[in-house]
Amino acid sequence: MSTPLLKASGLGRTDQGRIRLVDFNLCLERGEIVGLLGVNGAGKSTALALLSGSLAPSRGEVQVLGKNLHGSPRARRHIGLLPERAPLYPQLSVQENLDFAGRLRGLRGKALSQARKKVVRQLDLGSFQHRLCSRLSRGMAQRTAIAQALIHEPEILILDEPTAGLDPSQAQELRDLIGQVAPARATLLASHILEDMEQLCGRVKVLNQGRQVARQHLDDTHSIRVHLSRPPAQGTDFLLQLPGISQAQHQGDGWYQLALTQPVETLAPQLAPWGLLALIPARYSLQSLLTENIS
Ligand SMILES: Nc1ncnc2c1ncn2[C@@H]1O[C@H](COP(=O)(O)OP(=O)(O)OP(=O)(O)O)[C@@H](O)[C@H]1O
Repeated sequence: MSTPLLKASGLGRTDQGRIRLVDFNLCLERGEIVGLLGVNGAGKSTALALLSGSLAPSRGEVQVLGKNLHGSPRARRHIGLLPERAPLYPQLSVQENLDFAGRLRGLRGKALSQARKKVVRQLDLGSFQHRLCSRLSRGMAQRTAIAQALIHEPEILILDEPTAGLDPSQAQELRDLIGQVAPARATLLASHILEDMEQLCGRVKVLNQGRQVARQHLDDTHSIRVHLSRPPAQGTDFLLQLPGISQAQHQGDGWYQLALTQPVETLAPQLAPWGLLALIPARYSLQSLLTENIS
């Protein structure tokens, strides 16, 4: 198996006896977008600060491309961070802010102008690049801040609440742009906005009071709905006894929603004797995951 781009093991942070995060584990591969979901104070920002190297852990370790993040300053070069508050200088233009971020990352001269042009194109900032940041809408400011995080072409992109405070159309535009830059790298996204998770993330981890309380694959290959004409029993135990089904929910009239841990092809023959009428991909409901795990 290849080395994950980002790996956290047993990560924790305690301040003045107060737990901010405990025993957090994560493995992030290229092309993946993983979501951290939780209410205010759940520990999302603490997790991102530890994973980006801006906060030292009290326990555990973060590895970036196999190197310990906190023991190797070079490992931080592989990370691009959008913090909760966009780090823009209001009296500088978009272009000047991008150049400043690029210089901090060691870019100079032609390499810097090429890198800036690339992120301006990627984040669709062309018509705004000479505008002062104090005059940007919140959506444009967030785009500029993501461009700053990407200017050195990091392998890992970490985004803290990227769509918070945006109106619905600005939030959608930003999600579309994040979706376009994500395939080349590994992305970690913290948010309490379910649409961010549902549209962008392949899987999510739910945090509550500093602990991971649930995790869930969201992509279609891991969640399906099946329609059975002859279920052998009431309830869902008969389904949970099959290998490869981790969760089952009866939705009425012979319809069941299933969470899978192995490919669907192996499941269909096992359901056939119970009168399998339909088997369709389904997005997992995050709302029910939250309701079940956060009181
Ligand atoms: N600098 C700090 N020192 C001590 N405790 C802190 C500090 N920052 C946050 N905390 C506490 O750590 C816990 C987790 O906070 P964190 O900001 O990581 O949560 P969050 O999920 O990002 O919430 P929000 O969405 O409100 O930012 C909370 O109880 C918070 O009060």
